[in-house]
Order: sequence, then structure tokens, then C-alpha cells
Amino acid sequence: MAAHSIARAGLVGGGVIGAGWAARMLLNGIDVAIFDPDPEIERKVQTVLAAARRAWDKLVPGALPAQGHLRLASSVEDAVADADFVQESLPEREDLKIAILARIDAATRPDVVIGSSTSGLLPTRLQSGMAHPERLVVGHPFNPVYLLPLVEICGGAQTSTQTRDRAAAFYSAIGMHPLHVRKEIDGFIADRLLEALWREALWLVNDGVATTEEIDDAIRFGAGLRWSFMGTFLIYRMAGGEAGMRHFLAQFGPALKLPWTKLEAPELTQELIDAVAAQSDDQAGDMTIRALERQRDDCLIAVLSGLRGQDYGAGQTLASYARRLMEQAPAPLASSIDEGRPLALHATDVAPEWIDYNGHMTEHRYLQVFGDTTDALLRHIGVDAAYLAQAGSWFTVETHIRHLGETHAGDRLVAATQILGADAKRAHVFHSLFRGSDGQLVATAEQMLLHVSKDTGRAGPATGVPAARMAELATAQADLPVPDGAGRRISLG
Ligand SMILES: NC(=O)C1=CN([C@@H]2O[C@H](COP(=O)(O)OP(=O)(O)OC[C@H]3O[C@@H](n4cnc5c(N)ncnc54)[C@H](O)[C@@H]3O)[C@@H](O)[C@H]2O)C=CC1
Ligand SMILES: C[N+](C)(C)CC(=O)CC(=O)[O-]
Repeated sequence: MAAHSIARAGLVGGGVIGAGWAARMLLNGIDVAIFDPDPEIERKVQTVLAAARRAWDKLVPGALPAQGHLRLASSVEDAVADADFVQESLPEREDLKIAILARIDAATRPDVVIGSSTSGLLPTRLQSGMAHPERLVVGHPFNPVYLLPLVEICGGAQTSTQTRDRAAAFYSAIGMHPLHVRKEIDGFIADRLLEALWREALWLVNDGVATTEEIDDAIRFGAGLRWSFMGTFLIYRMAGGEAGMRHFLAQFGPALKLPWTKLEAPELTQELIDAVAAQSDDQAGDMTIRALERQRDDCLIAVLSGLRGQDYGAGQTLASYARRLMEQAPAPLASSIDEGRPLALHATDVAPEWIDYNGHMTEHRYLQVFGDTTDALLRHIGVDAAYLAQAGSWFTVETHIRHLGETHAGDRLVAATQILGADAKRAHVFHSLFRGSDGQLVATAEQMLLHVSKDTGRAGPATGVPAARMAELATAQADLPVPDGAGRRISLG
């Protein structure tokens, strides 16, 4: 059961942001109808969807619900007529947005919330042509929409509280962190901050103080690292030493009067445009936009995974989203899978950060992949949040990994799982890991799983559906040949 009642979303505009919304919603199992007059819209959305799928398969392997269905709509009205939620991501032009939001309003059920992705236009003005202005709210996302959790919620003068709350609940349910902008203001909160930095950065290029690359270095080797988890105020509190913010303000307060910032943007002259574009080309070198996006996504995945381990900031949002996905995990797969053969339940790509100084996937990552494979097996037999909370789970008590081949960054890995035996408390499993490109066996893991009962914290018999499913699997696979390497002991002889 989804944590929201949105089965169908209507999207208007499918550029950088609209396609990002489409990907996030589709991966959350929502059917999406999208309208964009661009003849390349399908290719563009599919490209972003593939990138989003790649990212989320790494962040929550195997946990996403069945993907929603994508439909290319023939008009604005066609996109929104059946929608339970609408998100507008048109170009940032107030006149265009006002006109099309009025059309969306006329074509949509009056109870449906309409979110606008605007970066800074005032919702009071955007809702001015609508018959039901109370259901218009800004839901300002951040690029890439499918990975960054922040969404600023800002209502206009006529937006109802219910609309803000329903929008926030929906965005939360699809893994985002809604931030309520309590006072309507141009640029909201985040873009006022981003814009101040951006305008200052343009001055530095304009005045020949620094290149685009030097400015990016000034951010990414310093403040950018700490911003990602604490922002500015907590970080500056510590910069005040033990006396905290008061000492910080006392020491650096006078600097606020020094000419350290210009804030007003420089005139975007042709000369400045050419300088910024040329320096940006130099900076990117031979990396295409696609390659940069992939690098950006991999870095975001690394940061989000790290913060998830800390259960802090954006990592907390990710952790609670992953828990909710687990709670909503689908029932055990029906017999569409031939359970008399080893089961293909988990696949993943080798991430760049899994590579060690030998240039191949480092050893502990094999345990991670095999652990994820065991998790996929447990989900397959029906271990869900309710079972974990009430009955218990299988713990891995022994693992023997054999390394048979090398794998490198970007390799697709596909696992196959054979049940060698199972009784009420134990399961003896054998995972084989293949390289997707050529089918070569690169590693195996033999594991003993022990069922631990929730109430005693000790080994105890499995119960309910998972117990029955594990027994069924063991019976179905009982006649399979024992795989090469099973039961092998480490010795010189
Ligand atoms: N690019 C960014 O970093 C961010 C943009 N936003 C906001 O999201 C909105 C969209 O921006 P982007 O996606 O960047 O722009 P974009 O230029 O990438 O996409 C706009 C899309 O709207 C389509 N379009 C034009 N007229 C249309 C119509 N009548 N009906 C349907 N589609 C139409 C275009 O074909 C294009 O695909 C803007 O309001 C922007 O401020 C918000 C957050 C970040
Ligand atoms: C440049 N921008 C104003 C479109 C930026 C945003 O609105 C948010 C973002 O993703 O940086």
C-alpha cells in the first residue's frame, strides 16, 4: 500500500525538471502522463529515467515498487484530466505559467493539488487566472529532482493550508524533504542563497579575479563539503569556538561592513557571457553533459549513503524513505519465477568507489553484494516490515566467499541464489555472482542463515508465510546439482 493516494500524476513540461519529476514519480510506482511539445520528449524522459533507476538501484537495491506507466499526452488537458496530482514545470516565464495554470485548473478535478516548479515566481501571481486558486502551491525542487530531497513549499495569498499539507505529504511519500516557506517571497529561501553566491561568482569572473574553475574549487574543496550536512548557521556557530555564535558575530560582525560582496549581479554583457561559456568549456574538458551528470549522481549517491550511515540531514530523509519502502514491500512474487532453478533476485553495477588500488572491486564490496542478495531472497519469501517487527528474521551466521574473476567499475553484476537446504531455523544458501556482459562467474558465497525470533532474541523457528516459502523453495531446488565449490574448505592441500 502506498503512503499516499496518488496513483496518477499529470506533468506539464518535461525538460530538465519535468523529466526529473517524471522519473521520481515513476520509480515510486505512480503512473505519469506528461505533456511537452518537444518532439524528443520520450527520449529525454527515458534518459533521465535510466539515470534515476541506476541511482536508486544503488541507494535502495531491490526495494522500489513496480515502476509506474509513462504516457505521452497530446495536450495540457490530456495530461491532467485523470490526474490525482499535477506538477507544472514550464519555462520560467510568468505570463506562460499564468495562462497554462488556468488551463490546467479548468481541466483538472477541483480537489487535485497543482504544484508549480517555479524557481522564484510568486504563487500569488501564478494563481491569479485560476478558478480554484486555493489548490495551487509552489513545489520548488532541486536538480536532479530524482535524487535531491529538498522541495520548497510556498503558498500564495489564496492557497489553502490543506493544499500545502497535502503537497508536503505527497512529496514526503516519494522520498523528499519538504521545507515550508512561511512568508511568500521572490526566490523563496534556497534560491535567494544560491542567487547571492551566483551573482558574486559572476562578478569574480567579470572582474578577472578568478576563473569558473577556480571559483568551483573554492566551493568544492571547502565550504561545499560542510554545507551538504550542516548548512551555514551551525557551521559558523562552531567557527565561534566554545563561545559559539555570539563570539562568531562579535569577531566577524565588523567584516559585514567591509566591501566583501557586491550582491547586485553584473550586467550580462556579450563579453561576460563569452568569458563564462569559454571558461566553462575549458573546465569541463572532454566530459559531455551526460558524463558530468553521471559523475554528479555518483558523488551524490556517495554523499547520501555516507549521511545515511550518520542518520543525519539528508541521510535521515533517505533512511526513513528506505524504511517506508520496506514496509510497503510487495507480497512475495507469484510463481512467475521458476523456483526449481537458482533465483535471479538481485543485480547491481560496480560503483567507482568500490574499486581499490588494484583497479578492481575490493573484497568487502563482495560481501555487501552478497548481503544485498540475501536481503532480496528474504524479501522474496515475504520478510517484510511487519514480519521483522513481530516474528524476527534470518541472520547470517557464516559466509564463505570465493573470488574467481575480476570486476571493474561499471560492470553489471547478476546474482543467482540456490537453496542447498532449509529446516525450521536454518537455511543453507549458495549465491553465484556473474558478470552481466559475458556471463563469467566472478564470485560465489555460501552462507548459513539462522532464524532469530523477535521475542526471545535467540534462534527459533520461522513462522507464517516466510517459513512456508523457504520450505517450498528448498523442496523445489532439492534435486538441483550441488554447485561447484559448495562445502569447500580453505586449505593448502
Ligand atoms: N533547471 C533547474 O535547475 C531548475 C528549474 N526549476 C524550474 O523548473 C521549471 C522548468 O525548468 P527547466 O526544466 O529547467 O526548463 P527546460 O527548458 O529544461 O524545460 C522546459 C520544458 O517546457 C516545455 N514547454 C514549453 N512550452 C510548453 C507548453 N506550452 N506546454 C508544455 N511544455 C512546454 C519545453 O519544451 C521544455 O521541454 C522552471 O519554472 C524553472 O524555474 C526549478 C528547479 C531547478
Ligand atoms: C538556477 N535555478 C534558479 C534554476 C536553480 C534552482 O531553482 C534550484 C537548483 O536546482 O539549483
